[in-house]
Amino acid sequence: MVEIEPLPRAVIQAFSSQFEKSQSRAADIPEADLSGVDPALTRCLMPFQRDGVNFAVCREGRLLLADDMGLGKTIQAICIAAFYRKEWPLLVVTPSSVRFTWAEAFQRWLPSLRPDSINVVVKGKDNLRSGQVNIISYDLLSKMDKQQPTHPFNVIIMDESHFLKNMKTARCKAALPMLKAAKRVILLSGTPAMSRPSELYTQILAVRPAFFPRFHEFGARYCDAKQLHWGWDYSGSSNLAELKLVLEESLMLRRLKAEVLSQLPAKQRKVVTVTTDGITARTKAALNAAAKDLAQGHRNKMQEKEALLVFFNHTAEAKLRPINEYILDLMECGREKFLVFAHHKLVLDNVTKELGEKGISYIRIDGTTPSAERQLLCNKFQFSEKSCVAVLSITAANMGLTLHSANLVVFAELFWNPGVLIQAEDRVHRIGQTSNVDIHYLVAKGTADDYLWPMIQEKMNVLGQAGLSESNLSENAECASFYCRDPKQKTITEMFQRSFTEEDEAMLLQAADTWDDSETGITSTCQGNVTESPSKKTIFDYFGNNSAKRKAL
Ligand SMILES: Nc1ncnc2c1ncn2[C@@H]1O[C@H](COP(=O)(O)OP(=O)(O)OP(=O)(O)O)[C@@H](O)[C@H]1O
Repeated sequence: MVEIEPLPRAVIQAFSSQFEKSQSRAADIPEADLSGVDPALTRCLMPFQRDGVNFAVCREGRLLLADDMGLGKTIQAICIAAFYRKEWPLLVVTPSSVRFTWAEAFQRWLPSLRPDSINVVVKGKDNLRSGQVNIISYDLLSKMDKQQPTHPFNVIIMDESHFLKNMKTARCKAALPMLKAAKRVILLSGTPAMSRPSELYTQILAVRPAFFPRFHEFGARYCDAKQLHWGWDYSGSSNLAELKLVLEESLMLRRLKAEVLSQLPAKQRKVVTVTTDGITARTKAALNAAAKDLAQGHRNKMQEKEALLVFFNHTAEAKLRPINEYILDLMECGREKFLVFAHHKLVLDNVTKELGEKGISYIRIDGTTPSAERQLLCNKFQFSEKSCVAVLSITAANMGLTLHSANLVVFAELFWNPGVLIQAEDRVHRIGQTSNVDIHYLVAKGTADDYLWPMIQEKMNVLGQAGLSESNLSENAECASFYCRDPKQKTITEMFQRSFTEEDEAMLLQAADTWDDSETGITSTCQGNVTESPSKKTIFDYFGNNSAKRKAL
């Protein structure tokens, strides 16, 4: 006897439109009217991104946008949310390390939005609803129970929505009721499920609460549920082809890089704005003093250089925590192999310590790595099948290494010479690379990065105009608002450019290598091409000696 079970309601709902019509799905999706959205955004949408917005509007603003990493889920989400702007305030929930990157993206893509209407929630006692756009991290959201609004948010973006995969977590418990009450739910994730279908359940529930109101129904059909002596086991998978059809037909849009490669630039650069909140009072004071010292002007070239290096060194210290946080978030988002470039030994040490403590495999190449070992380390990275991070010195590992089994490069620190940055990027962007590559620059406000970043852009533009750089950073990167915000900045930028000329670079690296900050008691060491450190001396001594030598020449 054959027993025939009825199809689940979700399957019938998903295909009801198809039962009625016979056209293909793509042809069913009408063009959304985006005339109410800022042209600064709509005119930049790539064709597949425009299709994504059409899909979302056709699904009445409820979807899981599961495009591959780096395909521009942010611009699409902002456009979809802006289409429903009359229903704002908007809530954006993100991993903590990218809260400020989202704020920058709103400023960039929606210039009609006043900057003071963007509210980044940083403390539990901050108001969650004081802006038109309110941005909060998952973890903080779960601590804000008391502030659960009486008026729910109508429009919600959940970035990296696989953070909700476990129903039992505090983040999920805090988010689900809000999502249930919202009219528009825009979930973003390049990896909605990393290992099993059960991880998709909460995301489906958030977008289509009526599909599988109870987990068991979903688990029985798609998770190969088995009753064991201790209860049900939902860790398996079943009916996957049907699950794929249900997802694609009614709630999820996923495009892979390979499908849209022709529309993408070969290198997709992005600026990740990190925050140095939580640094010690001493580091903060040192940063402020360095910034002030740098801004005051009327100094000779030698003192300027000293001030710049001091600021750069304190910046490294201030960025330690956000760098580690960002790397761990990337791993949680399914990025398994990538390169992390940094300049200071302090940063390289901190990253490798954290990876070691978390049991994550890594290789490290810096100025002290013998040449014979470099190739072995590269091979280990290239052929490693599990996750592996290559932690590399910007100045000592930017040339001659092939690491193209990865397609993501993270610059934990900036460097004043864009030629060196491009060379470092090209460790993955080289013959043999089959994908486009993502480059993430971590930039911290209130640090030397505020000055280094525009300087890099400016130099890059000059190279571009001379046909020496394949792309223009300021066009591609999410950073326009960084440029020239501070009226003093231009002068300082110029000063950086004047100061860090090619001929000075080796000298500067060596100076930083031997820098000893006697005031703060911090010894900061750079990993340049210089492998031997002479005995400690101050930068001033160093420059003093060199300038004397140069004069003598
Ligand atoms: N249409 C566009 N015009 C200009 N820049 C774009 C466009 N689409 C995306 N970008 C840029 O590409 C970079 C990657 O975009 P984004 O961070 O949104 O990707 P993502 O899909 O969210 O990636 P991930 O899953 O890794 O977070 C960003 O710097 C973004 O500004």
